Amino acid sequence: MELTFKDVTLTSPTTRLSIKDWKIHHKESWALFCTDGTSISALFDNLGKSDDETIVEGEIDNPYSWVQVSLKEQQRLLEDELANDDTDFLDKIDQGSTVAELISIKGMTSTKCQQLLEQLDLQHLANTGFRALSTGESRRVMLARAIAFNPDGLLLDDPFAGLDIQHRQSLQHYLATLSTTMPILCGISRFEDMPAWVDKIALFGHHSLVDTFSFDEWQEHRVIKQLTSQSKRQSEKVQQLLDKHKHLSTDSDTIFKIQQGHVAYTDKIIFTGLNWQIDPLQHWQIKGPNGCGKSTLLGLIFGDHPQCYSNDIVIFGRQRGSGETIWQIKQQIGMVSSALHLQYRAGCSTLEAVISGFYDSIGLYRKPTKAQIDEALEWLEILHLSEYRNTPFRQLDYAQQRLALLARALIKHPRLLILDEPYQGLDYLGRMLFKNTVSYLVSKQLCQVLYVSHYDEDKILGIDNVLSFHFDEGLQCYRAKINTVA
Ligand SMILES: Nc1ncnc2c1ncn2[C@@H]1O[C@H](COP(=O)(O)OP(=O)(O)OP(=O)(O)O)[C@@H](O)[C@H]1O
Repeated sequence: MELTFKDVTLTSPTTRLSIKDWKIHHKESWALFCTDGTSISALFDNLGKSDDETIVEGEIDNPYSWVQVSLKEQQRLLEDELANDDTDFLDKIDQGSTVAELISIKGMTSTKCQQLLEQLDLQHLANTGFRALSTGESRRVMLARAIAFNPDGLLLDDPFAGLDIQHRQSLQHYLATLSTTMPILCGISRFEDMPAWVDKIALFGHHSLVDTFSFDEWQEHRVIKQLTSQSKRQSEKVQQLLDKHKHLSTDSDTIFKIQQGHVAYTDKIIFTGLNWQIDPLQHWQIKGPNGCGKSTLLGLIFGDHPQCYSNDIVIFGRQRGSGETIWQIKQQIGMVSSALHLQYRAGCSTLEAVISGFYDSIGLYRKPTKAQIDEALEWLEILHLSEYRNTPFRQLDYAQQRLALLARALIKHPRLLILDEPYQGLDYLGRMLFKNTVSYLVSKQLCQVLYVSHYDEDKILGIDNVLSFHFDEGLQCYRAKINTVA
């Protein structure tokens, strides 16, 4: 059996991909490396038969039944889960289908279900609702669910994004074994994630398949130089825009302070005894394994976590619960996170989504000023999204949405920029652009940055203060270690 492409062009409302000639031999596994905003989502949607909006020209001979694992599919599942939300009829918040329910596809034996839960380190979450899961936990559930469908082959779009180091390693081992039994096409955006178990590598750029390599040829990294100079040019434009509209904060209040911070749910404590503060001019990185409470802590700062009020918190110099509104807090914060991305389900245009950053709204419900529209248009131009200004935000490719959300976070020149695994779904150039932008904000002190990433290579010069969570066996929950630079 062979998957073949001959003179193929795939066109979706916001992406285009051409493949002149490509053969994937029986049980061969490939890594697909995308560079400059070229998206493989139309390819995966077509192979996985999960989209009818893509127009296909040319010949594709596809003898396999594939299942796709991608952030887009995760978004779709979340939407289905939200459509079935029964919170109004229950006396508690409906957290959605449990992990075990999502994996138990019709006809699956309970032994097979248990085996999958174990293989993907999900046993302890079997009865947790999908909407309560952390980013890394949800990604592992999506993979387990895909395997549960018993497909001929797997389409994985950036499967390592959002996983901590340990889970990335165990997933590499797991996929290495799986690749001996079925073909896997694996979208990769980082050199360090390049799996050693793939047979070949396909390089995509300029909206087409550019070249293919054996694993050894790829090791020479011949594309990296070209990519670096391209990303530098785009980053310089972003820096000019930031300079043009910059506001330097002169506020001397403590940004955030928590004393004896504690977050718990009915069946477990997440973290306890957290004493931490963010002083003016400080930038922080938050580290720790999947599920340790990083996003939860950011939720306490941003003000949308229900346990904000049971904690002793000072935010922007004011005691939480002393009459401030959540909007007063949000006004000073720019946020990019997977949770916000998933929540951004408004039916507005891309331009409106960027402008909504001025109002901290999901969608745009006020008439923007001309200056606001002009600044948003400048952002769209730099991010190569101008042609989609009137396209519904939800129709953009996932990576395009992520870049638009970065512009949304920065457009109001927040005092605090919270980045919770901000690179998820971005390709190499998108990530470099994002990273260079954050480095620039930090070096010029244009705002304070609070940053979560599982990758050492994402480290940004100038973000030297670190809060890291470690599991405390005695207390059976996480505790934080704080390291500040003098
Ligand atoms: N309502 C809830 N009930 C039970 N557990 C919950 C609930 N909401 C969140 N959790 C759990 O809290 C833990 C912390 O979640 P959080 O999203 O903060 O983790 P994280 O450190 O950001 O992880 P990741 O690296 O995967 O993004 C997770 O194990 C999650 O399953």
